[in-house]
Amino acid sequence: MEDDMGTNLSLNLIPDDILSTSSAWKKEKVFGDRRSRLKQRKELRRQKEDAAKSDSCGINYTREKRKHEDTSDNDAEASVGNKTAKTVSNHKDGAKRAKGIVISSLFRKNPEVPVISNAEVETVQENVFTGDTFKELPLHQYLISNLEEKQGFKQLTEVQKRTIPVLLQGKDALVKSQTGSGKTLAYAVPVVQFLQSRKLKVRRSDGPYALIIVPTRELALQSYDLFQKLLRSFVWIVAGCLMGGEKRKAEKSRLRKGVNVLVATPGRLMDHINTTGVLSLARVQWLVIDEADRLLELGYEKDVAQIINALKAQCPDPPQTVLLSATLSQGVERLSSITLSNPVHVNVSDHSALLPAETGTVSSSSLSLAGKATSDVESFSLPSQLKQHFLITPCKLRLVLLAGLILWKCKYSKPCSKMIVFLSTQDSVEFHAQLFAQVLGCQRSIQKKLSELASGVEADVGESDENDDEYEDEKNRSDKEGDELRNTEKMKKQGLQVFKLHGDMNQKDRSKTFQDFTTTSSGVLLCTDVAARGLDLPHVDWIVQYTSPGATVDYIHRVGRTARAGSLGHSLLFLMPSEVEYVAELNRYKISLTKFEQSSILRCLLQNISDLPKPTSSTSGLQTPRTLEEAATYLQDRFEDCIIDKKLMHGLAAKGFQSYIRAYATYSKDVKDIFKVSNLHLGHVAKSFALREAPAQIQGIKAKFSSLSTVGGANKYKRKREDFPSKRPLSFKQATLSEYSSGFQQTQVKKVMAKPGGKMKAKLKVKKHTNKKK
Ligand SMILES: Nc1ncnc2c1ncn2[C@@H]1O[C@H](COP(=O)(O)OP(=O)(O)OP(=O)(O)O)[C@@H](O)[C@H]1O
Repeated sequence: MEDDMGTNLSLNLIPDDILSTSSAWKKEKVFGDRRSRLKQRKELRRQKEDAAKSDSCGINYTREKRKHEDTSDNDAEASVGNKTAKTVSNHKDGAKRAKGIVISSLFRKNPEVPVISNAEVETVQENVFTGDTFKELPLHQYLISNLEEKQGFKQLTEVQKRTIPVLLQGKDALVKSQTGSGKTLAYAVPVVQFLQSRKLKVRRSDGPYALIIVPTRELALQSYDLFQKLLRSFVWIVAGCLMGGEKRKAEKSRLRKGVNVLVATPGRLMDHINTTGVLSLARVQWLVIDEADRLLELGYEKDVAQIINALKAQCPDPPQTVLLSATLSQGVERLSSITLSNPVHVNVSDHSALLPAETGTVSSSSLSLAGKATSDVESFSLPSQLKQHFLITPCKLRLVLLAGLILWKCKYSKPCSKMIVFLSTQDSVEFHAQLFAQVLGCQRSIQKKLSELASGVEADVGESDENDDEYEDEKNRSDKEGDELRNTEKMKKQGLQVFKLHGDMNQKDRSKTFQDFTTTSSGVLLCTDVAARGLDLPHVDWIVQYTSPGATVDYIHRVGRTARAGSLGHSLLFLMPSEVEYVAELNRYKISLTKFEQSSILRCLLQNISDLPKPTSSTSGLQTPRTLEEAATYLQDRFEDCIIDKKLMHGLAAKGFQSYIRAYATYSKDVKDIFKVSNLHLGHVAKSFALREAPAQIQGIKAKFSSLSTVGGANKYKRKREDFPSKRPLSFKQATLSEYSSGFQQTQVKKVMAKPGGKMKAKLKVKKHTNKKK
């Protein structure tokens, strides 16, 4: 390694085999002189002649009217898989190339989009509602009136109808039912019923009677919130929440006062068991493990085992235990064997009656009753009112199509939708959130004002960019309009609301995003898989998987954030031509998707093109798009304008680009053949991050960014350890920022200092506990 912070680091973090072929990348510079405008006019003429031509994606398009059209072929040479890269000839201005800036056409040199037929897939169906009411259950009348009148739950869902009576009888249960089917209430109602009906009235100082363990902080807050609502009629019973990111001291004092229903993430709970003497588990009579398979995937198995040991040591009688998830993995077998005694298996997609296990432990055959189909491939049930789509698009067009879809659904549709977009890494979320907020969001000054109002601190949009005169002018203008802008609601109506959520945000910001996105009526949440499980965000209309999840269980949980409790929902999976096999892979699990046409997104974009920011004089280009391709190019130009000359945005784009590639290299072996990193065309990936630089030069941007980190407003983005590793061996977490492969998984990292005096190489052996099919 040449330099710990230096120029070669980004190379080190991207697998060598990828970079080796990208060195042939050719360079070009943007120039906006008269000659280019003449060329552009000439292009316009040529375009008319080519009007009938259609592109590889099936869209009728005319030749692109970009001022640098003839420079566009260079990107072909960054192909990773295709090692037959050619050198670019015929370029008229070698000096400009040397600057390393490339503007490539969105519609040229794209791989062909394979035609795939929609397979007829017989899906697994589950009923959501039953027609039965809570009145039919032996529950306290206050609890019933709370559920029916205050919460508005008129009918029992299928999983509630099957689970609540079992739990009221004091049995252990292993529960599997589709996302959004009401599993939380299925365990919360019996716990509350049990606690309020105790002959010896529960006292706060008794400490916990019920432990609820969940994998994420948001889910902990959500379950805690539900218990608080249910306990309103029984005010002597107190619920509490423990989770990472909160102050331990405050939690300790809450525990000292007494908490009867304790909702916790496993790490933090174990922490308190070890360090908070006042926390006694002696009275615990309920243990609920929600999203059991995710807890195991995240590597919490040890914590959960320790909690169970602590319970064994402190409780005279083993607590009644419930394990729940929409998907139950093989790992749950181990967990259930140590936690459940004579469990009842509630599998809602299995239409046979409830099946008690034959023995106290759960054998693999009995586990199959709880989740595994009898065939060697598991099948999953998804809400029937969920419409699932996939979009096959060349890599270069991904950014524009994502933005176009967000605008279409969250801004131009009436009523506007709420959308969640899943991305693979935290850096990618950071970049896209900033980019969309700046280019598509509220007027930037409004966005800034909004976030100031929301957080009470200076917002960071464009903050440190000394070149952003336009922004400063706009800010000054709008500051003068002060009074009007202070009306938050009015401001919100003026633009697209962009939210972000990932595991590297502090707890305050995470909770705030969660709250804001819960209450907003429209907008887009960009997030990592931290939001994929269990979260019940109301009225989400669209789930977009901008990067594929890989494991089918993750696909299930992501799309499960919409179409909840019988409501309608849509999902869209972005795939590149090399990834189309993934549709067949999902079909194998009885998941059926229909094709979505990119032309419909571009059409909406073209219709609303006047709403997009105009090119500035310094970035002159296509002025009035008239075709779908021109509209796409126009928007891509606005994104690239937003990156170029702006160090902060450059840095975010470069980090997003690098982390995307690193995350791409970590797909599990089950789908590795589909998501091959060697299929990635680095030049096209760079384009999808609005970068004009050649991939090999993106490290340069990163170096600039690192120097920025100590200056003024850019402090917020100061270096993270994983981005600038020292000579210490890379941990898995350092080597990949993917939330999806978050480092909690059992992973072997083999680090070698490769060539003497050369680069540091991280060889990852990623062993994923994902959906094993065979
Ligand atoms: N009986 C009911 N009638 C109407 N709505 C209900 C009922 N029970 C639960 N809900 C609502 O359904 C939504 C989903 O519930 P919940 O979050 O418990 O689902 P889940 O099965 O745990 O989903 P996931 O597997 O994604 O965690 C919530 O908004 C909840 O308020």
